[in-house]
Amino acid sequence: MGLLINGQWHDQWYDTKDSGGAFQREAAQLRNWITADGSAGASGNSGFNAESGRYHLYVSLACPWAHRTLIFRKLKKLEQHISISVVSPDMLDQGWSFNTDEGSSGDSLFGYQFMHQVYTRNKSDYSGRVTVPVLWDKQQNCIVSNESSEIIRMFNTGFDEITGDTQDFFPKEKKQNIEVINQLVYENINNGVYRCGFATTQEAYEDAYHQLFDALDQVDIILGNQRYLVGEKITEADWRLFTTLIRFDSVYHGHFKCNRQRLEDFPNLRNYVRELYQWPEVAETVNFQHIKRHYYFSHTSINPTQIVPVGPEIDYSRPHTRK
Ligand SMILES: N[C@@H](CCC(=O)N[C@@H](CS)C(=O)NCC(=O)O)C(=O)O
Repeated sequence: MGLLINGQWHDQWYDTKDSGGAFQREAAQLRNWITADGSAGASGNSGFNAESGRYHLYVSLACPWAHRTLIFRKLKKLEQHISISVVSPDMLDQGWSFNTDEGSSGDSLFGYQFMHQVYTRNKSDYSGRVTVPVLWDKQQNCIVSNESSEIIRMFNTGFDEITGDTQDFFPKEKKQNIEVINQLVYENINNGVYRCGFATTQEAYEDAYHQLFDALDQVDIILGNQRYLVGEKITEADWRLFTTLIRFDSVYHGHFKCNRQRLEDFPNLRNYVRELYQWPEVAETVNFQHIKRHYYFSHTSINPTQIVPVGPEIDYSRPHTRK
């Protein structure tokens, strides 16, 4: 675990000294957008036209943020148009690596050993955390984006003319409702589990814990009244929640001390997570081996023995009651 400072790798854990023990996630810095005609998106430069074979996605199968992009790549029929490299689940003193003995696919673009080399190829004096996912442009030889919430929106519509797939997970008429629910889910659930797990004071942990379970209670109630988070159709808000829920009982409940109850104990969420898991092809994007290994083996300040628990045994493919 570490970061780049002026292009040099430094092995260091998150610093929570200035925030009373609370974990604060650094904002992603690389924010260009792929668009159908190459015009500039909501931020960054123009010139990133949607083209088959031009872009490469670096992901971890363990990471909930990268998982969103894998789901959108799959659902939006982009697999044959956007290639990928998968990092090893072990994120140790050099950060994310491409060690094929440890479950990485290897870096199929450059043959690098470490993800930080991709960041310094993009900018030799880069300073910041080396996170996944990363979307790379093979033509301009640079990073398009390292922000998953924006990558999934590019995938949602940017390539529609190439794939012919026009499913829309961020429909115009629902934008506002989606943003409201995203905010609740991001702060308290997606990032909330990390705020529990990476807190370094009792108070910061307890704050995050209560916010997390209050928000889970809220979404459980919403899902008792309607099929999906913003109505009767699935949207990006559901996929953004799903990648945290599917990791909850295997990792966050134990490793991050999010243990008021298991996800399996919520009447609606337990069925909802199964429905999304069983969505055509989505189960192929879920890899529990990478998920468990990454968290329990990499976060040695939380789990110094690096022992990866054997359980829990949960069958996400058993029938759900959603209709
Ligand atoms: N805002 C980013 C966050 C990505 C992120 O934090 N990824 C984690 C993996 S789950 C990571 O790479 N962490 C490495 C680090 O913080 O040094 C996104 O959503 O794309």
